[in-house]
Amino acid sequence: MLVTIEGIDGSGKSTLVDGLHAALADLDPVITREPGATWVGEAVRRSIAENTDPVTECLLFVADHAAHLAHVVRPAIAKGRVVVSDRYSDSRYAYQGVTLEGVIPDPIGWLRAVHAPFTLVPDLTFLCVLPVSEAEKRLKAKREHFEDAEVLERVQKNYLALARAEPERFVLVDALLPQEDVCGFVADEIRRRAR
Ligand SMILES: Nc1ncnc2c1ncn2[C@@H]1O[C@H](COP(=O)(O)OP(=O)(O)O)[C@@H](O)[C@H]1O
Ligand SMILES: Cc1cn([C@H]2C[C@H](O)[C@@H](COP(=O)(O)OP(=O)(O)O)O2)c(=O)[nH]c1=O
Repeated sequence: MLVTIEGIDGSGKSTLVDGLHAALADLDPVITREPGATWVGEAVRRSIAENTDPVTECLLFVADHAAHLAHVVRPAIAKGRVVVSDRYSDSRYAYQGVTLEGVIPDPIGWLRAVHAPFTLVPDLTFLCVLPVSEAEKRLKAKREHFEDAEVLERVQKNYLALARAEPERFVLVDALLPQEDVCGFVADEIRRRAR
């Protein structure tokens, strides 16, 4: 089973995934992330740091996804493991849907077409939702160029549209709840579906 965790910067994804290590220990899940599960992530980090043009940056995120699938996700799924990924393809649709706006026509349609021939669609996607103002408060000093309030508003709008389009795959998570409650809710839901 492939489970993905999505949401804007500061929505609590990394904290949630840390908690899932203990909460799901008996399922022995493979816990992974995008970007950065393979060496391609180093190129992605560099492109973020250097403010590369949006098409180059997008294609590096896509390359990172391809390597992640080939070297981590597909081998684990083939062994019947539960895989939990902190960010995955919906991050491209939500974020690059914004960064490619006005750069290429129909960015999300193009991104879907690029992914379709090789990606593995998640069985279950948790979308951590909270007001952008709260996410900004949480992020404090650690600011990358994506973490601009106006951009995050548009990214979250894209995420919510993706969730509305696939209600059977997406589960919305109230990211304002205390960390323990968020983790407990998500772990219970994964367990229920893994049966
Ligand atoms: N449920 C929560 N309630 C309050 N603060 C939280 C919660 N979850 C995470 N945080 C805090 O918010 C900040 C951002 O969380 P993080 O997990 O790094 O978000 P993300 O990985 O989505 O960017 C961290 O300082 C973290 O301790
Ligand atoms: C995976 C992915 C991340 N991103 C962005 C989201 C983040 O701003 C940045 C780094 O991701 P990440 O390391 O997950 O940051 P955070 O833990 O703060 O959420 O890259 C994309 O724009 N597209 C993508 O496909």
